[in-house]
Amino acid sequence: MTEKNTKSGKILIVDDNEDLLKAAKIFLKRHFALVDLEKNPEAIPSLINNENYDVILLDMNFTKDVSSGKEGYYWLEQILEMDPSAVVVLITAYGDVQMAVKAIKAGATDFVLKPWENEKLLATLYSAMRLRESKLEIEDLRSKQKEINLQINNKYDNIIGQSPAIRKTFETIDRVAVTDANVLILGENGTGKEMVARAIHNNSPRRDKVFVNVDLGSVSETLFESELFGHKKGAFTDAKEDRAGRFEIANGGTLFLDEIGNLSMPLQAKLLAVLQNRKVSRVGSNKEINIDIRLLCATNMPLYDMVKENKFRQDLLYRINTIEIELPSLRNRLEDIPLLANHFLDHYNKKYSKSVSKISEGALSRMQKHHWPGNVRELQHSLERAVIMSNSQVLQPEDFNFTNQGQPSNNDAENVMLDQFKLEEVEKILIRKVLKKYNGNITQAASELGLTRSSLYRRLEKYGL
Ligand SMILES: Nc1ncnc2c1ncn2[C@@H]1O[C@H](COP(=O)(O)OP(=O)(O)OP(=O)(O)O)[C@@H](O)[C@H]1O
Repeated sequence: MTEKNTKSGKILIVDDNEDLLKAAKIFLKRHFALVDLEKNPEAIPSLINNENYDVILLDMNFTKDVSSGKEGYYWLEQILEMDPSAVVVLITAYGDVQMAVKAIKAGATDFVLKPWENEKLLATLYSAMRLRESKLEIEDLRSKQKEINLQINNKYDNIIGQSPAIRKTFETIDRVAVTDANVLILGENGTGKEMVARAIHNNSPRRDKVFVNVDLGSVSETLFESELFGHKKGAFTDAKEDRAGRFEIANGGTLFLDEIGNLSMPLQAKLLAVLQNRKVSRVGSNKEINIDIRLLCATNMPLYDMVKENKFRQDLLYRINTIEIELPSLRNRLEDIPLLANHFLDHYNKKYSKSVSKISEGALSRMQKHHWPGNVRELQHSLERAVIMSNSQVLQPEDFNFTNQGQPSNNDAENVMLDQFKLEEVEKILIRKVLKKYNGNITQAASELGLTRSSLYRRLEKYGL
């Protein structure tokens, strides 16, 4: 093995044999930046406190004529307790191999047999150092993840609202977060489903673990398995290297499957199988990996209607909906609009270094008449645009670009919508017409439309009719 040009690595050797210590130091200091020697294991804690060792070479027995290895185990435990990322290589005598194997199970990295060949010792120490580097990297990533989680956690405080409807949501979050139950979050686009999913994670016992978000709406049919379950190198043309899927990455943490209503029937079956077995195998591999995840799902689609129409599997629905949270649309909590609007005003004032001081009463009341098909996201964007564009201190109705989207009030508007062939718009127009025909009688309107009362109600709510 070639000697490194710039020496790195800090090694501590703890052994009661002075000759061995001296010989090791002479050889190892040619290869490592620091080689500390210690005869007395009692000194280990203060040494570890004062120096950041990459590898600790530790003897198994320190008392004369004792060969039980108990002391080695004891000190191994102490070291790992002080630094869970410590890399400890045990020094064992020939014949102690069984003992060393046991020690590896207890957390040691490797062992070297006495008397050792220098080159072999060096190879063991180099690979131990690489392990130390990875361990430190993982530790660093973990602490960053914690920090990110903490920052996102503040988002929980940022779920703005005081209306009874949103308070009910807060209560449900509080109640379900501490459990490990699967949660299905329903609600129109932009109502805050992802925010709620993060809030559940950040208030759960898994808060220090990962939160993995998968937008199923954007995962293509062909890449679904590879994305979610991972793949082995060579499993298909583009599989250039082994890759973990989202399930594996989320292990120990929370997996948030957004837009679950967009999944085709064959993919629903694949997802269900994994959720049932709690095991995944990477594409191209037979090895099964146990999965421990907390599952959160969200959709803006009417899953119950889709089950009736055979577009969504009932068994999958029952697996994901242990607890259900239905987020109110913005038009159903108009009283929250001033609060939300002022929150976004502050946010964008800061972001764009502007000093718009308030939103006029006129603008707020205009906002409360708007239909908000894009819900809070639309409100947020309206405020962003208004803050950027406004020259005045007070935002006026003209600063907002309100369209009457979703509220055609005359035949011309209806025809325009019909000409655009937008199914949702057509549905809205149809429902409005039938309701008018039956003077708002839901039973008669539902029967004419071929819907159950509850699915008509759901649509009325969805479209804010
Ligand atoms: N109650 C709320 N308070 C503050 N901001 C909110 C609230 N609800 C939503 N938002 C903001 O609105 C935007 C959309 O939120 P989010 O992505 O959570 O909605 P969603 O329901 O998951 O949307 P989609 O269905 O389109 O995926 C985000 O920028 C979020 O910060």
